[in-house]
Amino acid sequence: MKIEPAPLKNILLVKPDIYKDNRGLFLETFRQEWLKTQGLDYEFVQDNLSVSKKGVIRGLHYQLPPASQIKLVMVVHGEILDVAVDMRESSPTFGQYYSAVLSAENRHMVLIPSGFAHGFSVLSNEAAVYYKCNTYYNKQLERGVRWDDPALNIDWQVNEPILSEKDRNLPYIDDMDTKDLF
Ligand SMILES: Cc1cn([C@H]2C[C@H](O)[C@@H](COP(=O)(O)OP(=O)(O)O[C@H]3O[C@@H](C)C(=O)[C@@H](O)[C@H]3O)O2)c(=O)[nH]c1=O
Repeated sequence: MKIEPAPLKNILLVKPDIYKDNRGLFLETFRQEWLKTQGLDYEFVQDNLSVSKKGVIRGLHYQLPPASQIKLVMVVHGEILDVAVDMRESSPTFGQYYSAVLSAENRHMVLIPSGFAHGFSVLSNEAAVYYKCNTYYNKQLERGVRWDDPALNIDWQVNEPILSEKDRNLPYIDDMDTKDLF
């Protein structure tokens, strides 16, 4: 297992060891001690699975403190472009994004710290995304920013995006109130 820092501070790219044999393959998807090797000390309390068709964009979502979430994202079927946007107003990389292709082929995972909005687009016919969170879902503290915000300028690599009604109506980052940022 390799854990690599991403170009945006605090985001980690996890590349698990994959053991292949005549039956198929095996990999460890999470070990608590991985976090400790990075000086991180928290526990995941909720796991989520979403299944989406090609062209779907989910995001960009985050929860405010005290429900802010750290997420470990992996793909169990298909391929996505996973995206994390720095929503920390005082950060030198505020408004910048990191993206990585996660797939059932490469088995890479992204560890998204608190303070980042998260989203993904589906590049394959279907994708199943499985992710761990260190705090529970909290609808009241849920916030989001528009996937097509020109200030973010994200290349989602999809032609005809499919979005939820909620995500189509999210605000642009420049219109957001400071209290809705980190
Ligand atoms: C996220 C979430 C949703 N729900 C419910 C609310 C709603 O009825 C239904 C679908 O919710 P959403 O449309 O918000 O699902 P979705 O758009 O997939 O939301 C997710 O997007 C990705 C990008 C993330 O990073 C996640 O944290 C989460 O925000 O599921 C839960 O019960 N628990 C949860 O943790």
